Formats: sequence, C-alpha cells, structure tokens
Amino acid sequence: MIKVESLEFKYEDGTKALDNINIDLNKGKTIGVIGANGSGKSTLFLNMIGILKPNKGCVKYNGSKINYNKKYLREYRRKINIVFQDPEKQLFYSNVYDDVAFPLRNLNIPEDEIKVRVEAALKKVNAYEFKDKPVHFLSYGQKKRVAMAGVLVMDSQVILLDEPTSGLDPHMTKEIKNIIKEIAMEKNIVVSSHDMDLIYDVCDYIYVLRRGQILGEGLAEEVFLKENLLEMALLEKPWLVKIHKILGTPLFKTEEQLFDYGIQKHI
Ligand SMILES: Nc1ncnc2c1ncn2[C@@H]1O[C@H](COP(=O)(O)OP(=O)(O)OP(=O)(O)O)[C@@H](O)[C@H]1O
Repeated sequence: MIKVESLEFKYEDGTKALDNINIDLNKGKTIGVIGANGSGKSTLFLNMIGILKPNKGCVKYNGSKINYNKKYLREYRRKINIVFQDPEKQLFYSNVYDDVAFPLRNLNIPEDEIKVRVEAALKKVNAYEFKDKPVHFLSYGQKKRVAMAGVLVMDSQVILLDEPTSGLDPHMTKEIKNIIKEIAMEKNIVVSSHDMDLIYDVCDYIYVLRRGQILGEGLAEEVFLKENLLEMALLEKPWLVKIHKILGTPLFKTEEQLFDYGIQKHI
C-alpha cells in the first residue's frame, strides 16, 4: 500500500506546494484530502502517482520507494490510478467505448476480454447507454463518468479522485457519491474535494491540508468536530455535523441514519 514520507515538493518557479507531508493509505479504505484552494491537494495527488517527483522525502509502494523510470511507472500506474478534476485531461476524443478501451488495447489484451471489462466499467458509472457516442458530444457530467470508467477498467488497487463532483449538479453529485461507495467495496480510494458533505459521507479517514502542510488528520467523525482545525483550514462543517452541534442529536454519518432516527423518534 502507498505511504508518503516527509515529502516536500517545489514547483520550478520556487513555490513550495508541499512541505513535510506524511500520509498512510492503510489508515482508511476511503481517505479524504481536504483543504482550501491552493492548499496542495492536486500537487499531492500528482506526487503520489509519480507524475511529479518530490524534492525531499518519498512515496513508497508496499514498503519500497517508487522509481521514476518509464518501465516502473507503467507498472505502478496499473496499481494506482487517478481521475483528474478536469475530464478533458483524461479523454482522447474518440467514441466512449474506444476511449475506455484504449489503455487495455495498449496492453494488447484480447478484444473479447476488453469488451467484458469496458462494458462492466461503463455500467458501474451509469455510462453504458452512451457507449457509442463521440466523447465530444457528452455533457460535462457524462465526461466525468466516462473518465472514471477509463480508470476503473484498469482494475487498479488504488484510485485517486481529484474533485470528483466539481461542476456537477446535485443529482449527479449524489450519483457520483453512490459510485464512489460502490467502488470502495473493492478498492482503496483517495478523494479530494471542497464538498465537505461528500467527504464526510464517503471517507473514513481524513487529512487536512493548509498551505502545503498537514494541519490535522483523523477519523471523519473526529476531524469534523474540531472547530479550530476547520477554522484554520478555512473549511465548513458537513451539514450532518452542524445538526449534531445545533440540535444535540447523535452524530450521524449519513442522511439515511438521521432519517431513521427521526422516524423512530416520531413513532
Ligand atoms: N505549475 C505550477 N507552477 C507553480 N505553482 C503551482 C503550479 N501548480 C500549482 N501551483 C501552486 O502550488 C500550490 C498548490 O496548488 P494545488 O493546485 O496543488 O492546490 P489545490 O489544493 O489542489 O487547489 P484547488 O483546491 O484550487 O484545486 C498553490 O500555491 C499553487 O499556486
């Protein structure tokens, strides 16, 4: 599994985007990385996947430092994969099926196996119905789901989701939330988002970033009760935590749990 140890990363213009970052993906099944704009979330993901190389410290996979030669990275990215915030960065602009099949064809996998895997990935993200459409005709939300399918098809062990719901309407946000929960049954996921309700709902362990440093970490239920930590990181509480604080109800992790509690109270 992946560990980030004492990692520092500076961009070419001298911006120190990450400083002394320590992250252990063993701490949760779905890990949240939260922080205000510019706190370093995307830079961290790019370091974890080996697109950027740290100036100090390292990223470890199964106890060994990752290597940056092409051969190693090709293998590494079969285990750990990223869905970028902007789906345009991920799609190649053929039709949806070919786009999702592309990485498998690159690995010379037989077409009948590709068909099974591509169709399964598209079904998982509810994109099967537009599998024959050209990618450039899709809506933004549809592109986001196809980009997710393109990563799911690889069968990786860890998936990094950078802002998976940015730019999506509430219905699509809910759909992505359910997809994340389903994927999390089989894989380790790391999610970065400004949507604290999403993070609180899907993540079990959270890292809080501020200006490139880890300001705090812990279980979701603990981190979101730390008022000072959230204030310093310029973050909001999830609505379920607000209700707990204001009404004194138990702290629920999902809205379904709150509704069940409400129903029982009124019976
Ligand atoms: N290519 C680059 N060159 C120089 N500085 C950069 C570059 N990309 C990002 N930065 C800087 O690195 C810091 C971290 O940026 P990053 O994009 O990782 O933050 P983020 O938490 O993902 O932000 P957001 O929530 O807005 O997506 C910021 O100060 C940003 O200005």
